[in-house]
Amino acid sequence: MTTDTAPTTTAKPVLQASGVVMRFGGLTAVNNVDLTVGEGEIVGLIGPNGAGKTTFFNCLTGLYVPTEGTVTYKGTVLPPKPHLVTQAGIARTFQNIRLFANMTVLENVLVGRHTRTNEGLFSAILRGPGYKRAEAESREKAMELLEFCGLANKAQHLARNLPYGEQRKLEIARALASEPGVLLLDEPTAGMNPQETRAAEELVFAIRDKGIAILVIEHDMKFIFNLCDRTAVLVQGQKIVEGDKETVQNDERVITAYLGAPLEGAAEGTSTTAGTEDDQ
Ligand SMILES: Nc1ncnc2c1ncn2[C@@H]1O[C@H](COP(=O)(O)OP(=O)(O)OP(=O)(O)O)[C@@H](O)[C@H]1O
Repeated sequence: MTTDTAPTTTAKPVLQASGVVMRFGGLTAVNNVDLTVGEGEIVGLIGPNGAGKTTFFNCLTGLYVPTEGTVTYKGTVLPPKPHLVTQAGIARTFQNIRLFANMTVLENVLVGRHTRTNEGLFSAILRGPGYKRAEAESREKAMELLEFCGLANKAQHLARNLPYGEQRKLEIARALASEPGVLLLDEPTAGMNPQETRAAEELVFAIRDKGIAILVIEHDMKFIFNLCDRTAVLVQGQKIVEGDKETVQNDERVITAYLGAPLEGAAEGTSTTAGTEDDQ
C-alpha cells in the first residue's frame, strides 16, 4: 500500500471506513480499504468491473458485515443492519433500480420516510390525530422532495410508468426521504442519455448544497471528474490511489487498470464510460 492512498480530506468526517475487508470464501472482494467522506464533500469511487465497489458499498450500509474493519458515521460505529444504518443517517440507491413499481411516485417517497416517523403500528391502525398529523407532515415533506428532484408533476403516476432517468431520480428522492447525512449513489447515471446525465449532475450538486455528503460509484468518468472533490480507485479490492482529478488521471496504475483509453477520453472532456459491458 502506498502513501498516496491515505485520506486527503481536511473536512470533518461524516462517514469513515477503516481497514474494511470483505471475503467470500477464498475471494477477497474488498481488501483493507480506508475511505473518509467529509462534511460538504462529493467523493467518487471508481474501478473496473468486479473491483469491489458495490461490495464496499454493501459493507458501508450494513447489507454485509465486513470480515474485518470498522465503519463509523459521525464517530459512532454503525450497527450491521441496513435499517439501523438508514436510521443513523446513511441512505443509498442501488445499481439495479429498486422501486415499488406498482405504487405511485409519492407513495415510493413516503416509504422512504418511515425511519423518520414516530407513529407506531397501533397509531396507524387507530388513525388517531397523532397519526393524521404525522401523515400530513410526511406527505408535505415527500412533495417537497419531489419538487426538489423535478418529479412533483408525476406524484400520482405509477413508478413503473416513469421513463428510466426519472426512475433513477425517484430512487434518489426516496433515499433523501430518510433525511440522511450522507448519500451513497451506486451508478446513478447508468442507462441515462447525456442530457439526463447532466441533469443528474445538477441534482447531485444541489443535494450537496443541502449539506448532505455524497459518495458515488460511477463508470462515467466525465460525470465523476466534473462532480467529485476526491476520487478513490479500487482495483481487485484494493484502493490503489485517492486524490483529485489530476492525481487520479495521471496515475500510471489507474491507466494500466483501465488500459488507458477511458481516462484519456475524460481528460479531453468527452463523455466516456469504463467497464460497463457486464453491469447490472
Ligand atoms: N455475494 C457474493 N458472493 C460471492 N462473491 C461475490 C459476492 N458479491 C460480489 N462478489 C464478488 O466480489 C467481487 C467484487 O464484486 P463487486 O460487485 O463488488 O464489484 P464492482 O466493482 O461493484 O463491479 P461492477 O462495476 O461490475 O458493478 C467480484 O469478483 C464478485 O464476483
